[in-house]
Amino acid sequence: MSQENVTPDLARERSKATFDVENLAEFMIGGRDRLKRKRFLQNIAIQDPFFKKQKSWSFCSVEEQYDMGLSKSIYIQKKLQEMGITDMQEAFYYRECAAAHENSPLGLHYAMFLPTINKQATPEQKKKWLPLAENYKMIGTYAQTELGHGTFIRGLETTATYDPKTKEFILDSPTLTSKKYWPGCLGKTSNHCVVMAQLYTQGKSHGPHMFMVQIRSMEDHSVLPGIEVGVIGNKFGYGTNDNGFLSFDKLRIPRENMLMRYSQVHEDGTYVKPQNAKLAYGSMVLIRSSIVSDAARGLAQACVISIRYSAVRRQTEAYPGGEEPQILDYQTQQYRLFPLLASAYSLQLAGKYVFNTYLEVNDQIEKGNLESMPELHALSAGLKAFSTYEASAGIEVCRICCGGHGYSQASGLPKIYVDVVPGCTYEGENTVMMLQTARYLMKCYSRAKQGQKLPGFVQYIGQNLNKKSCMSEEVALGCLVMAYEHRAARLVEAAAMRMQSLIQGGKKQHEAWNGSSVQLFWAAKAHCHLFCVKNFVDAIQAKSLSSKTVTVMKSVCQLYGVHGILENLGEFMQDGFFSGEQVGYLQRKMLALFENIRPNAVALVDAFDYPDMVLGSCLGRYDGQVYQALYDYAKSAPMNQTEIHSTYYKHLKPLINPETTSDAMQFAKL
Ligand SMILES: CCCCCCCCCCCCCCCCCC(=O)SCCNC(=O)CCNC(=O)[C@H](O)C(C)(C)COP(=O)(O)OP(=O)(O)OC[C@H]1O[C@@H](n2cnc3c(N)ncnc32)[C@H](O)[C@@H]1OP(=O)(O)O
Ligand SMILES: Cc1cc2nc3c(=O)[nH]c(=O)nc-3n(C[C@H](O)[C@H](O)[C@H](O)COP(=O)(O)OP(=O)(O)OC[C@H]3O[C@@H](n4cnc5c(N)ncnc54)[C@H](O)[C@@H]3O)c2cc1C
Repeated sequence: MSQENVTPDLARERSKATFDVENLAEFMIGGRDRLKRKRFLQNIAIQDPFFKKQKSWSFCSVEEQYDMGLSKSIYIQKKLQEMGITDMQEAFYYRECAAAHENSPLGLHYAMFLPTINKQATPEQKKKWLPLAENYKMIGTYAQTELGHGTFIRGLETTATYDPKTKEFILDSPTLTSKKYWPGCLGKTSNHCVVMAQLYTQGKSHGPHMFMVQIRSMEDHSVLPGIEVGVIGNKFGYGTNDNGFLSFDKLRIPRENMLMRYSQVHEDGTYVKPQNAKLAYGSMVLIRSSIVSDAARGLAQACVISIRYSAVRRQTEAYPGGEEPQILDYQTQQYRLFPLLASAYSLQLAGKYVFNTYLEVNDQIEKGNLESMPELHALSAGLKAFSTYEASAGIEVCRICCGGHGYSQASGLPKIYVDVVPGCTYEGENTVMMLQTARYLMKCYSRAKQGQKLPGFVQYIGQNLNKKSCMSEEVALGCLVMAYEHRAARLVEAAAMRMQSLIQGGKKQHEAWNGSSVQLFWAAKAHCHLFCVKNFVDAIQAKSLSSKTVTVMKSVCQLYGVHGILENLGEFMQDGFFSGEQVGYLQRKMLALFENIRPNAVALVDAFDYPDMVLGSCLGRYDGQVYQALYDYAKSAPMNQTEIHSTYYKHLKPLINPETTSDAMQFAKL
């Protein structure tokens, strides 16, 4: 990044760093070559006049955002083709920069539609659909959620009834609540979608299955007979995406349009069930595994913005007549920002782990070995929920830490927030996902009690709980991990005990589950937190990190662990695991870590390696010229392009000069 024009404050911050930013940046992305490649691809986007001439997203209406989103997405696809880029990760680097936090109206096409065809279709179906979908003749999405049901997939009401006479399925939306509602890219963009519908054949219901449905003409984009489709209207964010509704009026589609890799309906209507019914949920598992990194990136970018700004912003003379300190020197600012910085690192590392696990398990599934599906489901569901909660809450804190300017779209923070926060809901509402993880933990608990060996990341379950913490003034990483293991093991056991006592007291299984669900949620959250701490500790042992980088990252990792304990102290102390004295060690350590991390704070956010175009922020600029940028942003506002705004003639003039009148005054009978 260019050192030109960097403010003295940021230049000084960078010169104080005790480690090599490049070393950490390379580690986080997965090597020097990858970092170089990412920079190369992002620089192409940065230099491209097409992106330079785009109107600022924040000055666009929702309809303009969709228009711009589509135009950019198509341009991006063409450029990727032109550059011969087929690797998903490389495409992501380019997209991340070219349309940062502008959810693409083609996003579901490549994130879910193509992967669903790839994973759920037969070889013949792939041969037919993939070339069309890869060349954007078929543009598709994933239509599962309905007005009445999102979480409870088995409760979906859209039906697909097989008619052996014509060898067709009849798709129908029999009720208001059965209309598909929310799928991204559906309202105006897609001409096809994968529809999740209840399969009926030979008079029997077989649960939700996937069907390829054409909804618009591939010639003129007109809506096909038997289909009603549109957008759902404005949302909290996602203006660039045409989330839609869709319903079917006894629409007939060929038998071959059922995605039949794992389950089939023969011509005579005979149903062949899959090896495991949850194979049909595979596309959701893929996205859940990707969302962890996505949320982590959002939090990391918010930290870059807020920490750089805090190093430039000065406020309040420290003593009468004294210099106004950089706001980053206030301990309370560090207390809010540094744990989030640590969290951003931890979640990025967890995201890498879960995605790699997805790839490994997926490889096994391809070979017909489904053994690890439950672990992957528990890991991806829980971490998706944990990461999106942490990131969303953290981005908001970063915004607040920027004071008034944080509230402006110029900060870039609202754009990041509205892009990350729906991750708490889509791909499985977070509480529901945590409870899926808890369900798995309960099984592990009973297996542990029967003396069975558990997989690596749950081996702590069922351990002896009569231990005391080994924590000393030094706050060793091993003692931190032990504390998190103890807390998770205790909360898993407490939830299991609660379930057991409710059942023994006469409650039915489902009543006992609901009556224990708060504790189950606590247990799953503690489990995910433990995972993030342990994975962080393991990751910083990497050989590619220099000793100076390890020293700094050890502090960041310690802070992640210490802060997490202090924020959840009740759960760590309830059974006397920590003494009051040990809590004192942790509190002192946290404050010491703030001082430790302070000289490296800017370097630590630089190591995330986000160019200004990705951040889209006047406050988070690499050069720190925040005031000029804010002023330029204000001057570029469309409302500043005329001296007198049209509303003066409509509203103000009649108020100031009573000879004329306005609509509002007529209504008010003034
Ligand atoms: C590399 C670059 C990448 C670039 C891309 C990166 C981009 C990232 C960002 C992405 C942006 C994406 C845009 C937004 C997309 C949103 C799309 C959607 O929301 S789409 C809509 C998303 N909608 C949702 O997510 C809906 C959420 N709801 C659900 O998933 C389900 O209804 C359920 C899981 C809650 C229950 O399911 P139900 O059928 O009622 O099951 P039961 O309760 O009866 O449990 C039976 C047994 O099954 C087990 N099991 C369950 N699942 C799985 C699994 N997957 N596997 C294995 N096992 C599983 C379960 O554990 C249990 O085991 P056991 O205990 O018996 O042994
Ligand atoms: C931006 C965005 C994009 C989306 N894109 C798509 C898409 O492309 N395709 C698609 O099919 N869908 C999409 N969705 C829909 C999304 O997947 C669902 O909204 C999500 O799965 C949650 O389901 P729901 O809306 O039915 O929530 P609900 O289940 O109604 O949740 C409401 C509340 O009830 C609670 N709750 C529900 N069930 C339980 C339970 N069993 N135990 C405890 N608490 C429970 C939840 O915790 C939550 O607090 C999108 C949604 C959004 C916001």
